[in-house]
Amino acid sequence: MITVGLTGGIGSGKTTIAGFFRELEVPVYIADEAGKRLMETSEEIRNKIIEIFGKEAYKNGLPDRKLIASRVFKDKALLEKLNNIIHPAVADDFNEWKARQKAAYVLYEAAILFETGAYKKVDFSILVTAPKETRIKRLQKRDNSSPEEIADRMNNQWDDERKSKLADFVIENTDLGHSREQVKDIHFEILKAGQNSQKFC
Ligand SMILES: CC(C)(COP(=O)(O)OP(=O)(O)OC[C@H]1O[C@@H](n2cnc3c(N)ncnc32)[C@H](O)[C@@H]1O)[C@@H](O)C(=O)NCCC(=O)NCCS
Ligand SMILES: Nc1ncnc2c1ncn2[C@@H]1O[C@H](COP(=O)(O)OP(=O)(O)OP(=O)(O)O)[C@@H](O)[C@H]1O
Repeated sequence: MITVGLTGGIGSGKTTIAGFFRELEVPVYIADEAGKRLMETSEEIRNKIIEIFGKEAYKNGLPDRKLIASRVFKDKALLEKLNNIIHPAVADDFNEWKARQKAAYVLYEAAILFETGAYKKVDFSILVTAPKETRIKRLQKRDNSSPEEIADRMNNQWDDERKSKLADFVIENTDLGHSREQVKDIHFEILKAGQNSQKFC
């Protein structure tokens, strides 16, 4: 089964775009959500996180995401340690999930698909873009985030220009109606590519 990676910088609209694929009945896996769930449910992950961040990283059995974020997005080495705990567990979880799906292709939404090299493991990659100022405004409205918090995360992500060189498709997500049209076009191109590749098997 084909795997399509969907990525984009913080606030670009990845999850919104993933929703448009869902409307077309494409199974969607959201790595951010899986990471959150695994931090809450896996004892192994909890122990590893406490080893690095101390007991205060969990409150009443739940991860203190704000505290962890305030530390990792200002410290690349620490972020890498956290990534090394979460990413392999998410990859295993995704593979288990994918094995249960019945569709021509599945969508794997991840914030840092290019930065981690995970794009090499997908059949096609889609990058969602929007101007930086637009993304900042969206995040301030959605999360009440401070400009500094947003900048700290952006500093740990590649810029759109670098990512677009590697992406198979780019969705410019400024107008939702236009984005939905772009999703439909890409969907049919992927289905067509899937049919063509089967002819060679
Ligand atoms: C640091 C954590 C606890 C902060 O949680 P929080 O709820 O505030 O953010 P959330 O996970 O919803 O992510 C929101 C956005 O932050 C950015 N972001 C998250 N993780 C990363 C990262 N490792 N590198 C760069 N940007 C990131 C992305 O743009 C993402 O869409 C969390 O992001 C985390 O555990 N990150 C490391 C693991 C990871 O990469 N998870 C995401 C995919 S598996
Ligand atoms: N084209 C658009 N026009 C206006 N608002 C939009 C558009 N696309 C997304 N948004 C809004 O911007 C915010 C961020 O979108 P979304 O959550 O989909 O982004 P994301 O890239 O998944 O975010 P994150 O990086 O934090 O995971 C949301 O409040 C969403 O409703």
